[in-house]
Formats: sequence, structure tokens, C-alpha cells
Amino acid sequence: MSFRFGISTLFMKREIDCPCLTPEAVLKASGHVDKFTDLMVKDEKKGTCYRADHLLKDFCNEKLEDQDRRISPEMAMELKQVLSKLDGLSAEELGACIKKYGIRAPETDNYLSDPFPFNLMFQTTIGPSGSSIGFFRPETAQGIFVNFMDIYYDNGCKLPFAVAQVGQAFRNEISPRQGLLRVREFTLAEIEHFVDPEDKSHVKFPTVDKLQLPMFPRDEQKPGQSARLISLGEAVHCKIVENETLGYFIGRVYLFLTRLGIDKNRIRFRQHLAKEMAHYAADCWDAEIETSYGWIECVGIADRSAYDLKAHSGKSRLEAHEQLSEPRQVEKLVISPVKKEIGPAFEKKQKNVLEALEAMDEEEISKMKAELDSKGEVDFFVCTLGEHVSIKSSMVTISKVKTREHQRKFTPSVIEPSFGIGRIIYCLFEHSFYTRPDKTGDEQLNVFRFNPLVAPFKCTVFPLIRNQRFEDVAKDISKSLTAAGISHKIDTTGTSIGKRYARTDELGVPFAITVDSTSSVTIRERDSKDQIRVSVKKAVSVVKELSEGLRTWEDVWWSPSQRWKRFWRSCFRFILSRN
Ligand SMILES: Nc1ncnc2c1ncn2[C@@H]1O[C@H](COP(=O)(O)OP(=O)(O)OP(=O)(O)O)[C@@H](O)[C@H]1O
Repeated sequence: MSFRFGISTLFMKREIDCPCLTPEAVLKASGHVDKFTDLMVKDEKKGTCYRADHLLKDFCNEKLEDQDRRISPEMAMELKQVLSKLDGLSAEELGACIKKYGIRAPETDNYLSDPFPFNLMFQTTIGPSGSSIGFFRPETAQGIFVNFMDIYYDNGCKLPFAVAQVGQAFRNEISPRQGLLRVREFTLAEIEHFVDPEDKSHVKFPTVDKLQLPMFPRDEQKPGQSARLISLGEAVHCKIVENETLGYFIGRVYLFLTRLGIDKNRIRFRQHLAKEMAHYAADCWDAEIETSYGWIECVGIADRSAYDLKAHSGKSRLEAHEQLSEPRQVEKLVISPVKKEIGPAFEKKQKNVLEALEAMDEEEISKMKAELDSKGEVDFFVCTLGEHVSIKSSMVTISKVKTREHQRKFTPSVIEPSFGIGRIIYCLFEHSFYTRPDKTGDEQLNVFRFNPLVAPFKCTVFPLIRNQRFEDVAKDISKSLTAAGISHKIDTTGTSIGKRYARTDELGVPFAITVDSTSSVTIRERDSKDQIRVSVKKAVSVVKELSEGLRTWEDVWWSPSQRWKRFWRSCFRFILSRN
């Protein structure tokens, strides 16, 4: 199962593909130009850059793990406290810790600068003039938000609905490290689930509410504390998880990861600390997986509220509507731009300013009114210009009008699971790897216990011995496997069968078809090493069902036909031994 196929079929109905290169206006409106930053420190002499929180984390871990130079219990407690709130530390707090513990540049031991924000986006220019700025997208989500209206119409103007996108994301990480875990270009798979902000229930929540998941709520992230099992139903009921839709996706992420083969005892869901949350998030949980590098965030599940759609609402509002059964009388705050004031004040920009003012919703108008009443002028962001302008009281009239409404208009909220594919694959490698002794017990053999659904090769085909008739059968089976879309390897080398099994186990191939007759073959399962006997004709369909998850090995092994075959084989052996 490819991740693309898996993500889009497991969760949703639609997948879209947007460009990687994104105009500045989009990422300015989304807040990434101003706020998509990590805190960096510089080696004061050499200028080498480091991520401030990573240096502090490494320092704390080293001190806590150093068996030779034991630190006092008070110091150990203090460092554990720092670690537990590390993700939520401000620039000032990080700087204070770095000074307090005397942390220096790792390679040179030079002093470090104070932490300062570094924007993680790769900037470029679009077009030959070089005047139009663009960025390589740091997440795939923005492409979905700016296309919201088209997708909404495509969905028959009904909520909720979800859209997925699998593609490359680019982040100019300050210090890429740990192989696939922190790189500057990676595959991201994101689902944006649009929902009515007044009703974040999910019809399929009952399918996951009984799941007992290791959850680590924000208030419990203190030294010595760890995640505890909470049922999703209880977590939503007690408001540990904000709403059903967020809870539903937490459950589905857990099922997805465990179905891939991630060890269920090494997954936890950690809620973001208040200061840790991205600028757009209202609540956020990370699916973290334990590896030899510690707990690694692999999926972020965020309630992004209506932040993004509101941010991108310019000339036309990115809104949904609900037809009311009865029209209702409402009193609304409306804004009317005074064109004779706006024209001379903004000249060429007046069209953009007028459109932005006319597109404001009631909440924004009310905020503007309050500011104009108190200060006489307000700083107003015009998305299509990508800049702030100053609006004075004389430029707008804001008043209340009574109207009859037939529709409720609102900006949908977004719940987003965001999967880092490289990180998940890395964790899968670690969780799937084991060794076992060979026949003699002298050597340890490597095995990847990849679930057949994700194994890159589903099976290997080999003739038992070098024999033209067996090789022909093996080639025919290989052709049929290709026609059935099953990725496989064929091995006609004369190496011993034991070595060939070891070679395929090391690649994580779950099944091996061994041809030792022209009418029937054995299929061997990698981890149990059990074998079944099937006719040549049936071999491909059995492997197909197994590798697509339609049947399990246990089903096949315990099927009546295989039980009979085993029974007759043991009778036969018994009779032979008597003679
Ligand atoms: N530099 C990277 N290399 C590989 N995968 C990444 C990287 N940055 C983020 N991811 C993956 O993308 C997912 C969604 O991105 P998100 O913005 O939530 O990450 P993040 O909180 O910035 O990650 P981190 O705190 O580790 O930098 C993460 O859960 C992670 O799996």
C-alpha cells in the first residue's frame, strides 16, 4: 500500500495537487512570512548557527544521563522541568537558560548569541523581472485553503468534507539531523477536514470512541509524569480533547499507524503546550513515536479553527452557508467605505482597500469600530496588497441595519492531521527490525517484519534447485504476479535455499514462493517460517489476498484445505517411518 493511496483512502474522498512554489501574498496572509520561525543562536566568533531549543535539550539530556559526574537531585529535577516545558519556552526564557547553564557552541566552545527568530521558508523570485517574491511551500495545506470555494462547490456546498494532499514540503531547518527525521525537503501528507464551527461532532466518532490511547494532556506534562491510557470517548467528554472531530482523527491516526506496523506500545498522543502551538492552531496533539532518538513527533493533529480561511478572505469571502428553515430578522453591523476619502488617500491601491473593507465580517467590523472609537485610526491588513494600511474614522461609516436573513453564512473551521511520511517510515524501520539466529545458531540474521500492506516487495519467487522446468514455472508465476500488480523479486541464482530465504527476510519480503514441482509450490511466511502448499494456479491469488490484507496468514494456515494437507502429510511421514 503506498502512503498516497493509504492516506487518501483511509480518511477522505478528495485528493488535490497544488504547486510547490507559492506567491508571497498567500504566505503573508497565512502568517508564515511573519511567524513561521524557529529560535536560533549563533557562535559569536565563527557564525555557525544552532537551533536554541535543541542545544538546551542536548545539554539537559547529557547531564541527566552522565553516570560519572552525578548531578544533585535538585539540579536533576530542575533540568527535567526545563525539558518538560522546552517546547513552550520564549526567546527570552531560552536565552536565560543558555546563560544560566553556561551552554557554549558545541564544536568551538565559543560564546553564543541571544536566541532570535529565523524564518524557515526558502525564498525565491517568480518570473524574469525578479520583482515578485515566492516561497517553496512549508506545508501543503495553504494550496487547499486558497482553493476552498472550488472544492466546496464541487462538494455540493455541503459540510463537513475533507481534502487531502500528498507532496513535498520545504523548510530551511537550522540544523538538519538524525537522517530522515529532520531534513529540508520532505514528503508531507495533509488532510484538511472542513466543519461547521458550531457543530464539531463527527458521525463516525462512535467507531473510535472506545479506543484506549496513551494520552499526555498539557497539564500533566511535568517531570516524572508520562502518558496515561484514556478512552477517546472520555477524553472528548471531559474536554481533554476539544471536540469529536479532533478526537476522531486522533483515533484514525492511531489505527493508521498501528496498521502500518508501528508498535502500539510506543505511540503516545501529546497535547501541545499553550506557547508551543503554531500561530494558526486552537488545539493541537502530536502523535509521537518512541525511537532510539527518543519520542519523535510524526503526525500533528490540529484544530486550526477558521484562522486560515479568514486570513485568505479577500475580495471574495471563503465562506460556507446554511439555508435556514425560517427566515430570521437580524440587526447587523455594516461598513460603508467613504470613497471620496479613500480615493485620494490610497490612489492606485484604493480598489484593493475598498474590496478588503467590503469583505469584512461582523466580528472584524465590530473590532474596527471599537478601535476607531478609541483611537480615531486603525492598522488594517489588505491581503491582496500583502501590507497594512491606516484607516481613519472619516474613511468609513459603521452602522447597524435591520435585515431578514434566509441563510446563515459562516467561515468553516479546519481540523488537520499532518503526516510526516519520512519520519513515519523511519519509525517503521526501527519498529520492524529484529535479528534471529541462523540454523547453526552461530550467526544472527537480520529481518524486517514489514506488514504485507507496506512491504516494498510482497513476495520472492525461486526455483528450489537449478532446473529448467522449475525455472520456467517460476518465470510464469512472476509474469502472473506482474499482471496482478504485485511487486516481487525472482531469484534464479544457484545459492542455497537457506541463504535465499535469509536474503529476502533481510529485505522484509513477507512471502516466498518456492517452486519444487510443476504442479504445486510452497508459500513460506517470513516471521513464522511456516509453509503452506498450493497449486501453481492458485499461488498468485493467495499472495495477492495476503498482501492486500484481504486474508491473514493465520486464516490461510488454519483453512480446512491446509489442515487436511498437513494431516495427510504427517500420516504419510508416519507410514514412511514405520516402513
Ligand atoms: N524538517 C522535517 N523533516 C522531516 N519531517 C518533518 C520536518 N518538519 C516537520 N516534519 C513532519 O511534518 C509533520 C507536520 O509538520 P509540523 O509543522 O506539525 O511539524 P513541527 O511541529 O514544525 O515539527 P518539529 O517541531 O519537529 O520541527 C510533523 O509531524 C513531522 O512528521
